[in-house]
Amino acid sequence: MNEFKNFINGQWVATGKTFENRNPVDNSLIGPVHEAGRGEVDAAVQAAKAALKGPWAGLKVDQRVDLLHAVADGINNRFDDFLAAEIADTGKPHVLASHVDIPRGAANFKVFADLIRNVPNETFGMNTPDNGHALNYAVRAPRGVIGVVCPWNLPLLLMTWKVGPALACGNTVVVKPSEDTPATATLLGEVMNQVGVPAGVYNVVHGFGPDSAGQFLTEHPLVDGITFTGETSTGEAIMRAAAKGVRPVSFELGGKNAGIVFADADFDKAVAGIARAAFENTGQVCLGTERVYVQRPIFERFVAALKQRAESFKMGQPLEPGVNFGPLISMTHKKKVLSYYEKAKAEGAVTVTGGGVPAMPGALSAGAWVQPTIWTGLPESSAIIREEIFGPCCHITPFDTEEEVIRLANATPYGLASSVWTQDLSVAHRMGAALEVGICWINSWFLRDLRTSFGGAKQSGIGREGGVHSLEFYTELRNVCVKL
Ligand SMILES: NC(=O)C1=CN([C@@H]2O[C@H](COP(=O)(O)OP(=O)(O)OC[C@H]3O[C@@H](n4cnc5c(N)ncnc54)[C@H](O)[C@@H]3O)[C@@H](O)[C@H]2O)C=CC1
Ligand SMILES: O=C(O)/C=C/C=C(\O)C(=O)O
Repeated sequence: MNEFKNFINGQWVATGKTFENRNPVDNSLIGPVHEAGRGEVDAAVQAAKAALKGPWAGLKVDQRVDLLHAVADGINNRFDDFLAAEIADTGKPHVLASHVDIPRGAANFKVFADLIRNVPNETFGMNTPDNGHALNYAVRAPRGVIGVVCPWNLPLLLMTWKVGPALACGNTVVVKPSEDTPATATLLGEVMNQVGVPAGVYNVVHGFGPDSAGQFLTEHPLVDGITFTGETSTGEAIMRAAAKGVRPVSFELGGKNAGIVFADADFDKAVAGIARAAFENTGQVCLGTERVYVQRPIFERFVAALKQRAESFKMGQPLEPGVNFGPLISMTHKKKVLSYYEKAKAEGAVTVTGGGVPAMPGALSAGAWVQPTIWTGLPESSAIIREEIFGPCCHITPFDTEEEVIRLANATPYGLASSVWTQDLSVAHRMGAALEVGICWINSWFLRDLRTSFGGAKQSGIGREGGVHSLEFYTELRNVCVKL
C-alpha cells in the first residue's frame, strides 16, 4: 500500500490526519493521504519564500535550465513509476497515460526551460528633452511564491504545465494536487531531490478545497500569485481569496465546448475527431466537446457513425491490451454524471446510445464506470446543453446555416475551446474569428503546440498560459530606463 505525505522544504511530512486515496477502476484503497493543516501549509509557503533567497536565487539562467532538463530526464527515467502512479489514481487506460500524460509531464519542463534560455526582452531607445538619449530595457523578475491548485483529470500534465514555467522563471511553488490524485505530484518531489533542486523550491501539500489545504494555501498572505485549473465556481472562491493582498491569478476554468461539423467535412475524420473530443479520458477534459452541431444533410449519417464509435470502446483494467476507455475519477463524480444521464431522460432526450452504467466483471463492478452516451432531440435551454457535465457524453443538434451555428455555439457563458470540421477554407477562417473561445481547432482537436496561447474566454478563465504568455504571469516585468 502507498502512503502519500506532504513534501515540504525537501522533506516528507506526515500529519495526524489522513484521508483515503481510492482507485476508480474498482474503488479499492490505494493508500492514506496525509492532509496538510494550516500549520503544514504555512511551513510549505515559508519554505518556498525562504528558497527565493537561497541557492535557487543564485543560479544563473543556464544552470536553472540545466536543472529543469534534469527534472524532465528524471521523469523519463522513472517513466514506469509515474505511469503506474497516474494509472492507479485515475484508472486511465495505459495507452492514454503513456502517450499523453507522462510524456507531457516531462515536456512541460523542457519547453519552458528552453523558452527562458532563448526569450528576448524588449528594448527601446529614446530621445530625451535635453537632446540626449536614453535606453529602456525590460528585466524579468520572478513573481515569488506561486500557489498551484490542480484538478484530477490530467494530474501530472496540468500540474507541470504550471510548475514548469513557474520554476523556469525563477519562482518557487507550493502545489495542492487534487484530493483524488495525490500520487504524481508526490512522486515528483522524489525527482526534485534526486536531481538537486534546492529544498523549498518545490513543495506539495495535500488536502481538499474549503477549510483545508486549498483554502489555506490560496489565503496565505505570502503567496504572490495563484494558478488554478478546475471548476468556475472554485475559481470564484479562489479569486475572493486572492483579492486580499491583491494577488494575481491565472485561471483555466470550465467549458461547454461546441464541436461543429459542416456537410462538406471529411466525414470519417470528423467522426473520429468528435469521438475523441467527446469520449477521450472518459470525457474528463476541459477542452472536450459536449455540444455537437452537425449540418442537416449529414446529420442522420453522422449520428449513426458516432454511435458506432461510442459502442466500439473497450473498457477494462487499464493495463489490459486493447483497453481504451477508463472509469470516471471517483464514485462522487459518477453520481454527478449519472444525475445528468437521468436528467436527459426526464427532459425527453432521445438516447442514441448509453445512458447508464455498463455491466463490468468481478471487482470492476464496484468502480466508477459509466457508458459513453449520445443524445439528440433536446432544446438548447436544456441543462444537458448548458451545463458542464465532464463525462463521456454529448448531445447532437442539427443546424442549417453558418450564422445559425455561430449563434448556437456562442450562446454559453463559457468560452474555452471549439473544434470545427469543414474543407472550405473561407468558412474555417470565418469560424475561427467568430467563435468566442480561447482555442479554436479546425479539422482537429487537442492538437497542442506548447508555444501557443492557452486559456479561456468569458467564464472559462482569466489570462493565457503557454509560450511567452506564461512568462506574463510567472514574471514581473520591470522597465529599466538608463539616461545615456
Ligand atoms: N480541467 C477542468 O476544467 C476541470 C473541471 N472540473 C469540473 O469541476 C467539477 C468538480 O470537480 P472538483 O474536483 O470538485 O473541481 P474543483 O474545481 O472543486 O477542484 C479542483 C481543485 O481545486 C481545489 N479546491 C476546491 N475548492 C477550493 C477552494 N475553495 N479553495 C482552494 N482550492 C479549492 C480542489 O481541492 C482541487 O485541488 C467537475 O465535475 C468538473 O465539471 C473538474 C476538474 C478539472
Ligand atoms: O494541453 C494542456 O495544456 C491542457 C489540456 C487540458 C486541460 O487544461 C483540462 O482538461 O483542464
